[in-house]
Amino acid sequence: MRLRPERVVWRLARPYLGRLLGAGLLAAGTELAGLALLATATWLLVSAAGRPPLDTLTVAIVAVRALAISRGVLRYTERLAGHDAALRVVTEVRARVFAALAARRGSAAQHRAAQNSAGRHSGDLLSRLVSDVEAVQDLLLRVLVPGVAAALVGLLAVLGASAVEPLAGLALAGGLLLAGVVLPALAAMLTRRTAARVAPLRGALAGDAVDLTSGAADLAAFGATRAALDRADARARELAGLERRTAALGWAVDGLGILVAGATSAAVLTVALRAGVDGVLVGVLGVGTLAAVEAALALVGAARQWTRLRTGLTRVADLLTGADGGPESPDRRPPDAPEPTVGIGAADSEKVAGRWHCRVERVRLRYRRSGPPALDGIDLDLPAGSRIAVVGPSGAGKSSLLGVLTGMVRPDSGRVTLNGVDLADQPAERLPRIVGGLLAEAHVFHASVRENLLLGRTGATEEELAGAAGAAGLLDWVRQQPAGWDTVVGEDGGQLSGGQRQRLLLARALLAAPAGILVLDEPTEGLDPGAADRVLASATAHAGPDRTVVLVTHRLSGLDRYDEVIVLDAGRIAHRGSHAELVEQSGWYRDQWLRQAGAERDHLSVGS
Ligand SMILES: Nc1ncnc2c1ncn2[C@@H]1O[C@H](COP(=O)(O)OP(=O)(O)OP(=O)(O)O)[C@@H](O)[C@H]1O
Repeated sequence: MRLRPERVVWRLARPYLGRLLGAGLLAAGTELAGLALLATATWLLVSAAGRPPLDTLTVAIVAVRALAISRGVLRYTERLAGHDAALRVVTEVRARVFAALAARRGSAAQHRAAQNSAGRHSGDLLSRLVSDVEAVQDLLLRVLVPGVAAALVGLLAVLGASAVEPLAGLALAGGLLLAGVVLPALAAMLTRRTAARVAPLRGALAGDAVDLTSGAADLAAFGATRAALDRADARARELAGLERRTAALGWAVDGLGILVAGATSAAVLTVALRAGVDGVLVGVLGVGTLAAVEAALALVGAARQWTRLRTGLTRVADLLTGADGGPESPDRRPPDAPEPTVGIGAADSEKVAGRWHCRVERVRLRYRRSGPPALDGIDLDLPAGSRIAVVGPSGAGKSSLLGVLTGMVRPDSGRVTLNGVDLADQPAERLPRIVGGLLAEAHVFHASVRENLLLGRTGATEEELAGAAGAAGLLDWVRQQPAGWDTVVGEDGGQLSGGQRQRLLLARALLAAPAGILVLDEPTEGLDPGAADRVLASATAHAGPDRTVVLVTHRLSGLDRYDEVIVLDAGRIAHRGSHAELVEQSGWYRDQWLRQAGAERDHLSVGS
């Protein structure tokens, strides 16, 4: 059964009710001291003109001092008592929340499925719960205690005013009802309405920011940057508009509050004057009314706070009462979970047809003027449909070469031509259709599998989607997921294993495969040797006969199917030839090949 979150907090707070009530009374005392201070000071100012007896004046002056001091002391003790009570309740809630979480650790698989569907990390879940528990503290200190204080002050102020003139008490009661009930209800309604839209928008915008920065290279590679920026812009504009409207409505409610205070004071004064109340007392009534309504207006802020806290409170209450059904069921997405951020309509429509002959001519690249060259005079000839593997030790320049080939990195000298035309002269939006693929440090977007795959080709059919996922070895996993293609993969694929993440990236590159040259930077990284061989073979086959494939890899198995293997070392081509030729020559390739073959034999013998 689902209980209202406030009832759950109430039950937990019951043992500390005495302390909370004490804090409420102290808060009321503070407000009353403030009210009495104003009333006494007003009396003093107004009656001083009539030269009252000195002892009366002295009493009033002492009262003003005493009230001013007691107001500060009361405020201090109220804060101490309130925090003491609230922190005791929070300690209790926190212990119970962690106990409830610990009790659920058993169903790890379920958790994973739930997290997949909800699009959250367990770390997110935990940090969110920590702040949710703090909502309990805010509920007690910023809603309950001021609420008790405002009710008490209001009641006593009405009684006081009624004692002077019953009709003035009635006018004050009316004003207090408006300030302490109607306006807070209005503020809560407006806050609820906008909070429901602002929270998911803010979450989605944060996702956009991560994707636009971490995924900048991928967006550029797939020609989707403009579309992604436009989406983020539109979202930011919507959020700004919404926040502007919320702020304007908030000011309007606050303005109404001031209007109510003034109108109530005017009404009380009119009634008192008509009833012939003594002039000094009329002044005291007027100022006292302003102070009492102001205390009631504190409830407008409390109502806003309460509305904002409700989502967190509901989560805590659901966890404690088990109303969330344990780890969330797969089809539930939290109301404020960011919307998937991809679906970025890249310009996939323009297909660049034809066969592309690529040449790399005397390319040199240096990242820092004083540093060593990353590429040092590279020459390559890549006829359409050729299969080239680039290998070499770490830092040899392999990824830099792919960067130059895809136009991401501009060489210091030399050039890359595509069918004889300098790559630099290709229109930026056309280049990704000719050359591209899987680059190093590719970004997985916080979106569904489908949206991640469609990044480079929004118009792909289900068969094409399945074809690319199949070639990357991802299809079986997708079919096993309860949400299938709509499974959300988390921030940068945080809810995928390393292998699944890599297969997803490869599938995306294959689906968006450009017409001319498909570059694959370590496509099988993180896969076990058997899977790596299968995936590499199917991915290469998927490219078809007309497309050139340039593969960067540390793993040398399977390169016998490649036309040429380029061995880079310190930015230069150290060796080149077929796999068979290179294993015959002494050098890095042969050593590496023997080492890897030996390691795999050992691996197999240990495994068998
Ligand atoms: N953005 C960069 N800024 C400065 N230096 C860079 C940058 N990228 C690469 N380098 C340097 O250029 C050289 C070649 O790097 P590159 O990443 O191309 O090598 P790699 O063969 O792909 O290495 P690995 O196999 O480790 O990925 C390295 O010395 C590297 O430190």
